[in-house]
Amino acid sequence: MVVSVADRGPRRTVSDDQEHKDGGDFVAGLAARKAAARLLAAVIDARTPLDGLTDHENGHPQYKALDLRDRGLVRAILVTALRYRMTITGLLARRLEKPLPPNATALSHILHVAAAQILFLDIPDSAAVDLAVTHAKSDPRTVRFSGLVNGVLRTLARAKETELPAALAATDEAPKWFSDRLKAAYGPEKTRQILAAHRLEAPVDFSVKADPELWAERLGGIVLPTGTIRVEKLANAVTELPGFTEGAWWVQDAAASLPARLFGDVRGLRVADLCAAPGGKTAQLVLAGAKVTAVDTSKNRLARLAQNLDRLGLSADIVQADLTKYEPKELFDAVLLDAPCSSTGTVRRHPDVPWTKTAADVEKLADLQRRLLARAVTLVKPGGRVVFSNCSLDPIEGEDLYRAFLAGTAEATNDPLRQGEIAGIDPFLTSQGTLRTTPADLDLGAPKRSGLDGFFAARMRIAG
Ligand SMILES: C[S@@+](CC[C@H](N)C(=O)[O-])C[C@H]1O[C@@H](n2cnc3c(N)ncnc32)[C@H](O)[C@@H]1O
Repeated sequence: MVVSVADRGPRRTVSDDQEHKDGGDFVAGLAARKAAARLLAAVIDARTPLDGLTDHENGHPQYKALDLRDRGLVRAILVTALRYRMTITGLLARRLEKPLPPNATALSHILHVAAAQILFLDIPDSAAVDLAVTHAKSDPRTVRFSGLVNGVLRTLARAKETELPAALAATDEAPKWFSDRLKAAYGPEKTRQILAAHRLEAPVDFSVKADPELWAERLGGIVLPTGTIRVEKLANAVTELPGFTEGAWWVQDAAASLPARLFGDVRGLRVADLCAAPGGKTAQLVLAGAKVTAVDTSKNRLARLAQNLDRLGLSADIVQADLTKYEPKELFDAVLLDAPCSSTGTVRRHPDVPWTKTAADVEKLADLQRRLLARAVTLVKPGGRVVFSNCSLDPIEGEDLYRAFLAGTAEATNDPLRQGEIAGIDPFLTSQGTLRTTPADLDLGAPKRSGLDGFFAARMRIAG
């Protein structure tokens, strides 16, 4: 199984990389590997989300110092190293006489960065090994292990054809806390399917302003029963695709497009999109004819929301506020709360999530969501509707939270979603009348084309 890194631009050669200066010597590709190991340390040791580290404006300085092709390479290495972390750990462990001491993290990250390239990326083994050895020699924490790095990685490269299939089969790649939570919620078989889906890169979904059939053809995709366009693998960067500049569509997982549709007809209604940034659901609500107030606490994320709406030629009132303190002048006809959550439904796109979050984080985020939901229901007129959603797979943040919330409030009642009410969502409706999707859902015949982000959504009616 080899993952192409060709989308980062033309394959570079050693001479291409002469611009990188490290420790006084020019070493091709070393800066990218050092950045990859540094960022892997931030993810694994400091539990920092990968998206923030690799943000082109606010990311890690070592990442931002790289050119665009090297940034693409670093992301490819990291996504792969995290997606297959357990397989890589197992194969490295076989080659070590004894486990690395817990404080040998720098060495461990160098080995993982190189192993991801050797096992899964189309990078010559010799380049991956040599760069790892040079890297180890350049760091006082690892210099004395450079021989070990060389030996371990060379034998790994030689044995990969024979050992990799069994090593992949021996693990589900999930840290124990995560597979335990999934098994408790979904049972062993569905958990197996979800974790198998997490090993694959997600297809790319687009919400379109109009004419899905036309845009499916132009983008080389298919139209899903929900109206979203799905492209299995992009040939170009999103910004280079037809329709980007004129704002004909935006990237949004098919499951993420469902919550905003649960209101039905919103034409002329005043709708608050609480926790709105970067604005995928705001765009849907505006397009559907609502007068939208987009609220979010994050200035940076609201700037992205404004940029996104601008490109799409859509407008909304944008308010930077902490929802717990937000006091609108007037109550809204409807409110969408797409709450901050553990994001365990997005592991296909964000394989760092199981490594940066813990079971305790899930509980904490559920608590925050409970408070935000309690606030959200107070912002709606009597008889109005609230949709609560998040991209977690965990019932603690979804089904359980919602059931307990309804039991503890007289202000809102469940407004169950009905079969046949909204195009394409019937397979995902629960007996409670809520919506649940997982990466194991939406089988389109080929695993790489199938799946949805994990989402929970529910609709409430405010007492009249
Ligand atoms: C899941 S994301 C929202 C995604 C967005 N609805 C979309 O579809 O593009 C959650 C958002 O909640 C925001 N947030 C977190 N805590 C908040 C709070 N107390 N008040 C308002 N927004 C908050 C975060 O900044 C983040 O943008």
